[in-house]
Amino acid sequence: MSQGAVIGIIGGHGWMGRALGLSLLEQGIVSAGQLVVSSRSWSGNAYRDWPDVRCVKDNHELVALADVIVLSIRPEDLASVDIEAHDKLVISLLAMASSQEVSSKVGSRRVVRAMPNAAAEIRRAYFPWYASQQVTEADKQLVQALLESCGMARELPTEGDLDYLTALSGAGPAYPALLAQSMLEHARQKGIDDDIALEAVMQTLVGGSLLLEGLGADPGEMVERLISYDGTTAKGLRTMIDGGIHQTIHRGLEAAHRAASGSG
Ligand SMILES: NC(=O)C1=CN([C@@H]2O[C@H](COP(=O)(O)OP(=O)(O)OC[C@H]3O[C@@H](n4cnc5c(N)ncnc54)[C@H](O)[C@@H]3O)[C@@H](O)[C@H]2O)C=CC1
Ligand SMILES: O=C(O)[C@@H]1CCC=N1
Repeated sequence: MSQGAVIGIIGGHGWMGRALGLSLLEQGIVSAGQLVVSSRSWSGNAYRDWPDVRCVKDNHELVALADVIVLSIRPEDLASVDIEAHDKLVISLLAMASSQEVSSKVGSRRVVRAMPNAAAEIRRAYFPWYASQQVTEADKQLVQALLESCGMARELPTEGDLDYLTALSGAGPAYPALLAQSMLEHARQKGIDDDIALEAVMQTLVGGSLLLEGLGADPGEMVERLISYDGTTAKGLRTMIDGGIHQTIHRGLEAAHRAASGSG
């Protein structure tokens, strides 16, 4: 699947790096011998069940061993990465760093920018990616195979689209978490036992999401259907809509998009 390429993940013990590394191994996309990970400081070894994974401290060693380099560090740590990738394929998972910036920092014009989300941990990420001009068709096939180990991967036509999706899907798992937090707070205020409140919120949000996925239709259709039902749900929905929930969500997405585009 990975055409025998050695994959090196800089930051491979971090949240996203570990999710990608373990997904690749668990699904047999790469063998343990094909994976090298580096970290500045690691607490516990996420790869303890895979003794043939090479864990290094020195990114120069990783670059020498790897055919494909994945950058999975925080954007503020990009300045500390002192490597020369010699035009090897580089996949950057960084928000707020353009392919041009990554390219000049790591010494490669074969740069792909990809945007995971927190659901990569359970292999349910939406993982869009954008390839710079020097990325070949064979590179693209490899990138798609690597990223879809974490969920659903999709090539995008422009880098601007990737900046937008950073705000929408990259940050996205935080939005249902916010909704859950708010619902839970309200249930507790109404005197519902903590355990029951949590169980009700989780089962409802997970069940509702699975239902939407199964319907595969415009989510607006479900909202409209429940508004026309004209029962208790309609009362709740109308009050939220009239209170400006759409505008609030759109403002939040705008703010995240501005940050992702480097203008926030
Ligand atoms: N966590 C998330 O939900 C998402 C994160 N991202 C992007 O993924 C990237 C990684 O984020 P996380 O995994 O959440 O961060 P993290 O902080 O969990 O992991 C980063 C890892 O990089 C290591 N590191 C830092 N500098 C290093 C260096 N010079 N050499 C080797 N290792 C180094 C750190 O020790 C740490 O283990 C970020 O750029 C972020 O924008 C994108 C979408 C979602
Ligand atoms: O919050 C962040 O900057 C990263 C990128 C998108 C999700 N997490």
